Amino acid sequence: MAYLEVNDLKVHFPIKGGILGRTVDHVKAVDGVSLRIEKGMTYGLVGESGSGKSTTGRAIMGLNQITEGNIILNGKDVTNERGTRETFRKEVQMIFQDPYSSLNPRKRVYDILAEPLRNFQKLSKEEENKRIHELLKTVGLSPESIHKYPHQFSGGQRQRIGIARAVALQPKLIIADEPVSALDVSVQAQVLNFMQEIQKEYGLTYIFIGHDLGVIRHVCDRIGIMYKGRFVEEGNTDEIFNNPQHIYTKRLVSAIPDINPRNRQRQIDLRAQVKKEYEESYDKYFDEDGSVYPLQRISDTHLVALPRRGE
Ligand SMILES: Nc1ncnc2c1ncn2[C@@H]1O[C@H](COP(=O)(O)OP(=O)(O)OP(=O)(O)O)[C@@H](O)[C@H]1O
Repeated sequence: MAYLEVNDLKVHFPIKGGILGRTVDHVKAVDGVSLRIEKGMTYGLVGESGSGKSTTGRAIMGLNQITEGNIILNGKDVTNERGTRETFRKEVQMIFQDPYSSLNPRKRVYDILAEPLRNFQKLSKEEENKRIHELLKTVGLSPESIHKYPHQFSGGQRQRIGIARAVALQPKLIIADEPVSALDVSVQAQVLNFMQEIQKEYGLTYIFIGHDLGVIRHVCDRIGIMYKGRFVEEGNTDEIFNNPQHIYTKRLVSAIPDINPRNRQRQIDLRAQVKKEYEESYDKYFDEDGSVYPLQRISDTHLVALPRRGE
């Protein structure tokens, strides 16, 4: 049994129009996403801006309403209790992209970290103080940090505070929505390594949302590539990076910068070749309205959105 199952998730946002503000149409932000996540693994949601990654994460977390589909956690259907039930809120936490706006600028670090504890655990003042110092130690910040405000820290340190807040209740699943995208490249590696350390220490499962394929390849065991609210391809990270099957995935993979300058020309050629292939075979990979086909299993661990034979 998988730790988390998402079955045919759909999140459609109404578009209001006309004088009376009636619903005139819907944005199909997520339109039929299914995935399975084993305990302790890191699952990546990848795709260009607007493809529906954040909405998928927010829907699992209970921050967006679900139009259709269900979410099973530990074998239990939690679709209707996400975001409300205490057990769910303790088990699943989120880390956000922007460590500048996700921390309340008017609160000191002590109160930022005390908030989840006060909401969900009845600790004495002494226990609370001890726990907050432990959390700071876990994320590598000094004890004096408790008196400071978020603006007195660097971006990387702020993200550590965000992570400390997320792990305060000892969750099992963390949905990390572009957790390093707002950070300098040099700081990104530190925060990623640190996230991997606490993953081991706490036995955490991650859903990692990102668009930087280099980062995704480094941290994820399995990935789902999103395009217009659906998966284009899904499978083990190495399998997809080494052997992408969908033309859209091939394009993404060929765009990853090769750090070795000697490979530069080869990469330019590859990109040109994939771009040509993309244009020539677009009709084979996309439906008439530009949407992708349902996923088909091509091996035990690899699914691709290709038209069924004969279509
Ligand atoms: N609350 C909302 N109301 C209406 N439309 C929304 C809402 N939230 C998201 N959308 C739309 O849903 C689509 C998917 O957005 P989403 O933020 O999930 O994409 P994303 O892949 O995470 O993009 P990014 O990388 O830019 O964050 C977009 O077209 C977006 O405009």
